[in-house]
Amino acid sequence: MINGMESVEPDAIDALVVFFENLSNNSSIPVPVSGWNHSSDPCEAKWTGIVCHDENLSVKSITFDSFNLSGTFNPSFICNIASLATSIVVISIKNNNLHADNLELIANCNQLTHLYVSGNRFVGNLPEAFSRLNNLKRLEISDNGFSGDLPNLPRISGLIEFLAQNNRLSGSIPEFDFSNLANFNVSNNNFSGKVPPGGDRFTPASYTGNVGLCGEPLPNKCGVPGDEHPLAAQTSDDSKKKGSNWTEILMYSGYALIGLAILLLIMLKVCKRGKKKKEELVEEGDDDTYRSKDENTLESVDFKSINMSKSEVFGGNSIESGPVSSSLIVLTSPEVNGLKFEELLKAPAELLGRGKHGSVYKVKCEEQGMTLAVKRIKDWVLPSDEFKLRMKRLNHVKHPNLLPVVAFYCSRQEKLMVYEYQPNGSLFKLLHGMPMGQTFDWGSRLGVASTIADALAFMHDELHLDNIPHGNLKSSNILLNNNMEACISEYGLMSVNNFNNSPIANNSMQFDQVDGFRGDIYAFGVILLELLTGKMPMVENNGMDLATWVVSVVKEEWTVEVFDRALIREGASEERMVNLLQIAIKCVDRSPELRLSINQVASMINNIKEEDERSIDVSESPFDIRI
Ligand SMILES: Nc1ncnc2c1ncn2[C@@H]1O[C@H](COP(=O)(O)OP(=O)(O)OP(=O)(O)O)[C@@H](O)[C@H]1O
Repeated sequence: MINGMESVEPDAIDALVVFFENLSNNSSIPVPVSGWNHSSDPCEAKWTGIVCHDENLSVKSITFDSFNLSGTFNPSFICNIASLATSIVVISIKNNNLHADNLELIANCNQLTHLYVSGNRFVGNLPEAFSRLNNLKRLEISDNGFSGDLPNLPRISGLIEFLAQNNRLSGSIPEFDFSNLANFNVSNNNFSGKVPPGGDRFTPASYTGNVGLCGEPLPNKCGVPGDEHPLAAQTSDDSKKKGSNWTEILMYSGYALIGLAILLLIMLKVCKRGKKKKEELVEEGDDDTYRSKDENTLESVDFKSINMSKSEVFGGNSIESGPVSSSLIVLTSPEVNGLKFEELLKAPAELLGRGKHGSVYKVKCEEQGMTLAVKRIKDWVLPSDEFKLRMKRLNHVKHPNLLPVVAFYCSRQEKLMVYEYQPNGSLFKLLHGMPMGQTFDWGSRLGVASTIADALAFMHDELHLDNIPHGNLKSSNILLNNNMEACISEYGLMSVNNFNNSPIANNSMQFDQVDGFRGDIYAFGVILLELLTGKMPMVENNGMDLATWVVSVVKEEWTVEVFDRALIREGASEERMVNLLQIAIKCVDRSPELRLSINQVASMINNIKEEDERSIDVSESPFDIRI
């Protein structure tokens, strides 16, 4: 007992020691492990891998990720001891070489909110007992050898993450409440049948590698002869036999009829559209203005003015290969190597949006099997040579949360940037365009804030001497990649003159002596305010922009008023929200020199995040966290 607080009971200490002996199997553990003996207290002596609840010194989490452990994970040792079973909320043993024993007894640890066992050698069925872990929020079982049907995991109503890729799981995917899930991946298994309703909220990457799976978002439709994978028919045979053949024949004939009707309708529409387009062309003449039809090609909608000979391709030249001619687009990504400019112009293109500094098109390049986003920059005043030098410099600075430019085109008339298309949209969309009933939880918002701060800090460090800030940082330029991780896009596209005209410059007032880096800090502060308030940056609040409004409310000591109601409802820590708000306010200070540096910002946010992770509240209702 210390300071009048309970310490861990002796039987729990004994159980933990045996649990660890089984995990380690006397293997050589690269990192020194302290504690894990019968003579010390896990909380007082701070055993490696153990975090305790502050209030009563009981074990809260056990973490042994990447410890090269090659023994057995046997939850019975800890989950059969009441004091441990009721206190442990996190078990993380990712990336070891562990086998599992008595896995079903994990159900006794029913306070678990986070269970991470990915990257081990677990085999056999995932026990039905997992579905009784009704406080679970995040479950990661990927990269193991699990097989057979999944248990009834959808009954865990608070689950926000399920990662099970790279196993041998089979049967159908259970009907999860996908609107609750933030992360979901069952790729590279043996699942079959139809993706359940709502599953198309995730990209095909969450489902690929399951030969028997069909339906949205996968390209192969269910029940369409020749489209469904032959193995799908085979694997679903057993269950089909159980049903009545007649019902199925009727059902499929129904599908076929509906399909035929839809096909006819589409054909009718296409004919009409073709006719209309012809009429429009006659009316409009052949000018070079933008025609923002939804589905088109770059050549037809946007780039007729590009002055370039057809022999000028952009596959063979690398940015490293010395001086480039003014009209060449230079590729830097092996995936799109060989793509010709001509092909890019002819590929189906769709206007994604038009910003202050240009338009972005989604372009499908069938041959490369890639979807690209092409940005045409408007009114770029930086001379072409300088633009190329900048692209060359940017090409050398890589960060996992920075979306790289895969190609660019630069002539006197045109500047085009080519990126990989990110199917999960932008942070702006996530914050301000969520369907009703879905929210973006505090932990995820904090995660995005720290990811972006870290990436921006890295970029500022790398590019300070080159004087290349982002220059146009905003939530629509933060894109979510396939793993739903935030990535900064369009870094360094703005020239100083463009930057002077940008909303950031206008809002931050003090840009006569432009310091783009401090402008980025201001812009990042606005993103933090969007995350905290859920409000759009330029939406007027009593005639004020977001930063001015927040500062004025906080001055009146109505701080709580600014927070997004969804965060309050979720029960996010007010203390940590206020801490983040204080950082944001220091970022949007009107005097650039009073703003924090990005390194300070990143480390402060990371502290808040760590504190938040440490304080996973056992009593938190599973219904509270939603994304
Ligand atoms: N690589 C990409 N993948 C998917 N969507 C993208 C990509 N790049 C941009 N977008 C989306 O395209 C839309 C238009 O982008 P654009 O950059 O023109 O708009 P903006 O950021 O509001 O304006 P600007 O950058 O000109 O100030 C935005 O919704 C943006 O999120």
